[in-house]
Amino acid sequence: MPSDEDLARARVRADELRAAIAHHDYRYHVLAAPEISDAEYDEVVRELESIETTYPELITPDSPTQRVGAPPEALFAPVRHSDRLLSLDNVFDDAELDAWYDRVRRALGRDVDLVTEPKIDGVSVAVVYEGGRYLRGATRGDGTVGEDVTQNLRTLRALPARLRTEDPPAWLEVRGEVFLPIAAFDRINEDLGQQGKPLFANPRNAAAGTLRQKDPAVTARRPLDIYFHGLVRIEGRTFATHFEMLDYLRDVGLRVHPRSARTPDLDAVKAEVRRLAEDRHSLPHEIDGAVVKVNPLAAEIELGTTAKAPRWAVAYKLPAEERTTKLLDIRVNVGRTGAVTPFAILEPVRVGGVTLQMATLHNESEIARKGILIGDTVVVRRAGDVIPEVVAPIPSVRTGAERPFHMPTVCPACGGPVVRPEGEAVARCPNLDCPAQALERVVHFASRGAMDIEHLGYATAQALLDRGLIRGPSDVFFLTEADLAGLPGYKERSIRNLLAAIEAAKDRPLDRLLYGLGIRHVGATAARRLADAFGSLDAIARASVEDIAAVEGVGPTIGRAVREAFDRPATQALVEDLRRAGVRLTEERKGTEGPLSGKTFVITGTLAGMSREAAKARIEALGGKVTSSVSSRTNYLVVGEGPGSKLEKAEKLGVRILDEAQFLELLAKPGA
Ligand SMILES: NC(=O)c1ccc[n+]([C@@H]2O[C@H](COP(=O)([O-])OP(=O)(O)OC[C@H]3O[C@@H](n4cnc5c(N)ncnc54)[C@H](O)[C@@H]3O)[C@@H](O)[C@H]2O)c1
Ligand SMILES: [Zn+2]
Repeated sequence: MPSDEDLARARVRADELRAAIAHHDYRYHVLAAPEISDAEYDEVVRELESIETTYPELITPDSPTQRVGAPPEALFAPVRHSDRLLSLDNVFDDAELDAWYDRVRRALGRDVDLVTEPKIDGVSVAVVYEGGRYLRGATRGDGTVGEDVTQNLRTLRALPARLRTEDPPAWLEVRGEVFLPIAAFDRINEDLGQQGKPLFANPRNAAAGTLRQKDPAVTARRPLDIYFHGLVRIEGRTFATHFEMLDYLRDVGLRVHPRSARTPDLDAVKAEVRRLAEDRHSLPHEIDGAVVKVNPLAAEIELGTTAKAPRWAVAYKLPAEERTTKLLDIRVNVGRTGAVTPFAILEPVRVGGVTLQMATLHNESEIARKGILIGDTVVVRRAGDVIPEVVAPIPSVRTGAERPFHMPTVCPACGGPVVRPEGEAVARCPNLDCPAQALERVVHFASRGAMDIEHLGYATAQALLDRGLIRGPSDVFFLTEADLAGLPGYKERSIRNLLAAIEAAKDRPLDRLLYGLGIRHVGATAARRLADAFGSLDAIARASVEDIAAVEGVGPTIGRAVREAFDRPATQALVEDLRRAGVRLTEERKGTEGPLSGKTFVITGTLAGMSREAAKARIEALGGKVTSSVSSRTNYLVVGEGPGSKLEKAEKLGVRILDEAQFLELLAKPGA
């Protein structure tokens, strides 16, 4: 039994939470400038909900758990919706979804089929067509009364002025979600930053801010878009199911999200939610989950609504990708080309399943453009594989103790001066012997897209540099077993693996070697073009700026950078080292004569001891050929862990099959 004292404490806390929620609702719904992330806001609401569950006597009719959104501003004329526009209840995992469906089934006394739609992270609106003509559009507001945004909505190309039908309903009021494509959001924030204005925290806030512009001309310049997903009221027509209604909307020219799917049962719903989660970052707009709705409209009516949300639908929220946290400090990192790039040290924060402590800030101008100060509360974002970034500061919660960032004037790695050439965004340490650059150069040289030396990552490269075993990329080829024996964590097997990987790297294609040298402006594509055009590293090293710039798809910037690089004695010494080490410096790949000449290999599955690239290089170095599909001309199929259908095919064709051990044996004694 909770005591009176507990109750009193709960009341105080509930009041605190309600005040906080009211504040955040205003910042979010009215100003479109939230101070906390949605996930943090949801946590505050959940705390209040749990107090109200324990102490139902504390529930008030105006509690944020009982109502929708926020009342409209006086800025726009009020519009009363034909029916209440509700919010949605949330579930966060399969178990909570199961519990929701259980309640639905118990209330109905039967199973129902469902519809699963992307939950577009945008702004809810209701749009009215009277006699087939666009009459008005309004925001959701508090669900009963919204704001008249008719003029601004008119600027949306996706919103037709007339319905495409001979027989329009006298009244059609539909719910839609207005959103900004992510690309447009990035552009808008870039513009705002350039003008020194505060940035939007995310595309949703940008859409809200844009939709509620007083000047429709501003709205028109920003490509707002809309999808329709629900009915408020229609006259003279009924539908049997939600899906049928969506089809109707589509027919009369109102866009419905193409990913709206019929999902006959809960398993199908879960599969669809997984697919949406996987595709989350390939959609042009943000989604924050899926919305699951019962399909038969009779069931919808039977289930009804609570004060805040329908019982016949639920939002399945995906993990949040944004959080707010404190930016504790800004430090700099020196890259392989000497670029000095700032990054943020964050108060640790969980985003997308990992704890973030750092995020990229790109360059000094970007910090200025975003208006970020050290000590700011900032929105950080980590989406999929993308490097975590600081999206925007939240100026409204500054304390006055924040201070601007200044690029250091000396390199933190070598103590030399940092320079920022006029007109360039990036500051650099021009010292070619700078240890930070050496580390980045070696790691880049060994990276996948370059020489692909497995096992040679940051930790190993740093250890080798620290011990003076290498000073740059080419030294790697002269490492011996004895050198590696002293490295922390290196045992017999790992030493062998690393040496084998280094050996294999000697035969990489010329473009990968060139790319691996890390010459400014020479990315993988430019390297490919130069390798094709010149055929050898020596020819490239001799070429004039004009010769290089004349190559298709390569310009004078690359020409100058390449010339400059090969004019440096350090680069020339590096090339000589590579030659001495026996690294291939020419394009020629075919025609290597060797004990495996005339033999064709196919590799399937994952090899434990080497990458596929490494295996291929070893075979080619011995004169063999590697192809991607098994045919009657294939001599050997090399089979690693988890082979595909190739194994079956090879067996059928009687191709010789080698496991990894047999393959290594063949490489060691190819003549036998
Ligand atoms: N950061 C903050 O300070 C702050 C403040 C207030 C609210 N919020 C956020 O807003 C949310 C509450 O807003 P809400 O009431 O709009 O709830 P909601 O965004 O969680 O879900 C309801 C909304 O989803 C939208 N929606 C998108 N696709 C849909 C579809 N296919 N079918 C049906 N609806 C679809 C509708 O507009 C509907 O109104 C909170 O969860 C919180 O994350 C954040
Ligand atoms: Zn330096």
